[in-house]
Amino acid sequence: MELGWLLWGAAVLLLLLLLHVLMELSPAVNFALRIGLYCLLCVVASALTVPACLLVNGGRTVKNMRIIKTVVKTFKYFFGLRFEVKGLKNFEVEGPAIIVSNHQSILDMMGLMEVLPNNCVQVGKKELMYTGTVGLIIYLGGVIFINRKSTTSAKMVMAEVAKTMATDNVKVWVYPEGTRNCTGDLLPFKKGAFHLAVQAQVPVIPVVYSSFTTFYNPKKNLFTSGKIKVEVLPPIETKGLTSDDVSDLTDKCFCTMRETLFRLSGRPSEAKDSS
Ligand SMILES: CCCCC/C=C\C/C=C\CCCCCCCC(=O)SCCNC(=O)CCNC(=O)[C@H](O)C(C)(C)COP(=O)(O)OP(=O)(O)OC[C@H]1O[C@@H](n2cnc3c(N)ncnc32)[C@H](O)[C@@H]1OP(=O)(O)O
Ligand SMILES: CCCCCCCC/C=C\CCCCCCCC(=O)OC[C@@H](O)COP(=O)(O)O
Repeated sequence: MELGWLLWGAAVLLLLLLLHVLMELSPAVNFALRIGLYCLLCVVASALTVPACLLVNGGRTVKNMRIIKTVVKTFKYFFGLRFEVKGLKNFEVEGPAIIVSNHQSILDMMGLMEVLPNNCVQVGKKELMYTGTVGLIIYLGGVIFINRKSTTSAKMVMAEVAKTMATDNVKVWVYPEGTRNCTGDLLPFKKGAFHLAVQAQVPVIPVVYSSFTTFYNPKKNLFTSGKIKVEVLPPIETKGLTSDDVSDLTDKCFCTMRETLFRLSGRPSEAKDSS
C-alpha cells in the first residue's frame, strides 16, 4: 500500500517535471498550458460559484457580481499578474453611468473584476451564454446579452437598458471596440455605448488598461507574468446632449482613451499619430 502511494507521488512529480521542461523548451506548450489553466479556472470556479450565488441571492441579479468579483480577483496570483490601479474615485458618481474600456483578451475578466464598482453589469455577446458553467455564472451576474449579428435587435436591447438604468440604479460596462483586440492600439469605437449614455443622460466613465503585448501575445505564443496599469478617467457628462452629439462624444472618448493607452503602455510619442 505504502509503495503504491510512493509510486503515485513519484509519477505526479515526474509529470510536473516533464510539463516544466516542456514549458521551458516550447513557448507553444507554455502558452497552451497557461491559457488552458485560465479556462479551467473559469469553468471550475464558475461551477463552484453558481450554487453560492443561488443560495445567497436566489437567482439572476447584479448582486451576484460581488461574489463573482471576489472569486475572479484571486486568478491573477496563478499567472503572476499585478494590477496598478489609479482613479477609482472617478467611479463615485451619483447614480448610473456608462463605463467604457478597451478589450484585449479573455484575460480581461481579471482586470474587469479588479476595479468593478458595485451595481455594475456588462454588455456581452449572446454566444457567451453557451459556454457551460461560465455562461451560467455570467447569466446569474445579470450580464446584458446582445446579438451582434442583428443591429436592430442590439439597438432595441440597449434602448431598453437606457430606460431601466435609472430605476435599477445600475452602471453598465461596455467594450466599445465590440471585440477583442490585442495590438496595443484601439479599434474604432462602435457607438452603442454612447447612444445609451445620451439616451439615459448619464455620464461616460472611460477605463483604460495598459497594453498586454509585453507579456501576452497569442500570435507569438507569449504569456508570462506581467504588470497591468489601469486608469479610471474622469466622467464625461452627457446632460443636455442629443443623438446629434453622439459622434462627437464617441470621438472625444476615443481620443482620450487612446492617448491614455499609449501613455500607460510607455508609447507616449504614438499618441500623436491619429492613423
Ligand atoms: C466565478 C468565475 C467566473 C469566470 C468568468 C469570469 C468572469 C465573467 C463574469 C462576468 C463578466 C462578463 C463580461 C462579459 C464581457 C463581454 C464582452 C463582449 O462580449 S464584447 C462584445 C459585445 N459588446 C459589444 O459589441 C458592445 C459594443 N458594440 C456596440 O455598441 C454596437 O454599436 C452595437 C449596439 C452592438 C451595434 O453594433 P453593429 O455593429 O450592429 O452596428 P453599428 O455599431 O455599426 O451601428 C449601426 C448604426 O446604429 C447606430 N446605433 C448603434 N447603437 C445605437 C443605439 N443604441 N441607439 C441608436 N442608434 C444606435 C450607430 O450610430 C450606427 O449609425 P451611424 O453609422 O449613422 O452612426
Ligand atoms: C457546453 C459548452 C461548453 C463550452 C465550454 C467553453 C469553455 C470556455 C471556458 C472558459 C472561457 C473563459 C471566458 C471568460 C469570459 C470571457 C469574455 C470575453 O472576453 O468574451 C469575448 C468577447 O468579449 C468578444 O469576443 P470576440 O473577440 O468578438 O470573439
